[in-house]
Amino acid sequence: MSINQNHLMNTTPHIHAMIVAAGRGSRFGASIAKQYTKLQGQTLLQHSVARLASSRYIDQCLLVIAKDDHTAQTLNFALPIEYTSGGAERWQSVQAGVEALIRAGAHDSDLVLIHDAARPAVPQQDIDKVIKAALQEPYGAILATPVADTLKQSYTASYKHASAVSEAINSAKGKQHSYVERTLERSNMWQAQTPQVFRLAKLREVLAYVEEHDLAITDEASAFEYLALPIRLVVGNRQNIKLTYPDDAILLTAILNAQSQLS
Ligand SMILES: Nc1ccn([C@@H]2O[C@H](COP(=O)(O)OP(=O)(O)OP(=O)(O)O)[C@@H](O)[C@H]2O)c(=O)n1
Ligand SMILES: C[C@](O)(CO)[C@H](O)COP(=O)(O)O
Repeated sequence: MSINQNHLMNTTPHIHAMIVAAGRGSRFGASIAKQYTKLQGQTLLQHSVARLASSRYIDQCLLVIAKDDHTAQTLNFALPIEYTSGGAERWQSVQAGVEALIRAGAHDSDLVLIHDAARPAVPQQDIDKVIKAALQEPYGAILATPVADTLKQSYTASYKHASAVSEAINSAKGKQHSYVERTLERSNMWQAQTPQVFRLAKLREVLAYVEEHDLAITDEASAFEYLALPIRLVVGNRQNIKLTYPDDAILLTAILNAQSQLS
């Protein structure tokens, strides 16, 4: 049965959850991989698994970890776990995960849910929302938030103003700075989050396209964009931030504390 037939017949495909945790966290800059940073007594990876466990659609999880990871398998998780090794780029880790799911018997029309280990505060309602949306779509759906701030495009230049008088301006001469080029229309701009949920066979196909054409992508929805395949945007929660830079830890700690007081 083709993906579209399955979609039209409204049968319920199996949902395979995958967490990608094979990155290093270079922008975060800690001595350990950032997914093993502890907040509220648990690593980000454990928090992320626990969030997926809170969804009634998910009963096990594939963890994609670095080849030299000796930490994941020493931890306790809220779901039964399978492991596979990731690649150098995020999409290659997802590709390795997809191949592991296929080896384990996943079907073409099943859904694959991909979540970042580094997004431990995703609300359970949002996980369910994006799964429900993907179930109604031929290719998939992702969580995202509409851009909230005024969006500037920049150019880089050195300061060359000939008639500069003040010392401050003189001292800026010759240095490279960013300047405002223009303000972008933001009404149709979104910030992508995870989970991202796709039909397995199509995901495998678009990742093969990325590989073949040597494309650089930062999320799986981008791979579908290259082939003009529509992916639905589902409005997510701004609490679902990713630990990327050191100061994200302050925000994430506050979010996890607030969420645990509410639950
Ligand atoms: N080769 C990679 C790169 C990233 N990831 C995972 O993808 C998620 C989101 O990526 P990002 O924040 O970019 O993580 P890192 O690549 O670890 O961070 P950085 O780019 O700062 O090095 C993380 O959970 C990370 O572990 C992965 O599984 N395999
Ligand atoms: C997948 C992702 O988390 C969506 O926001 C993101 O694209 C990961 O990579 P990035 O380089 O941090 O944007």
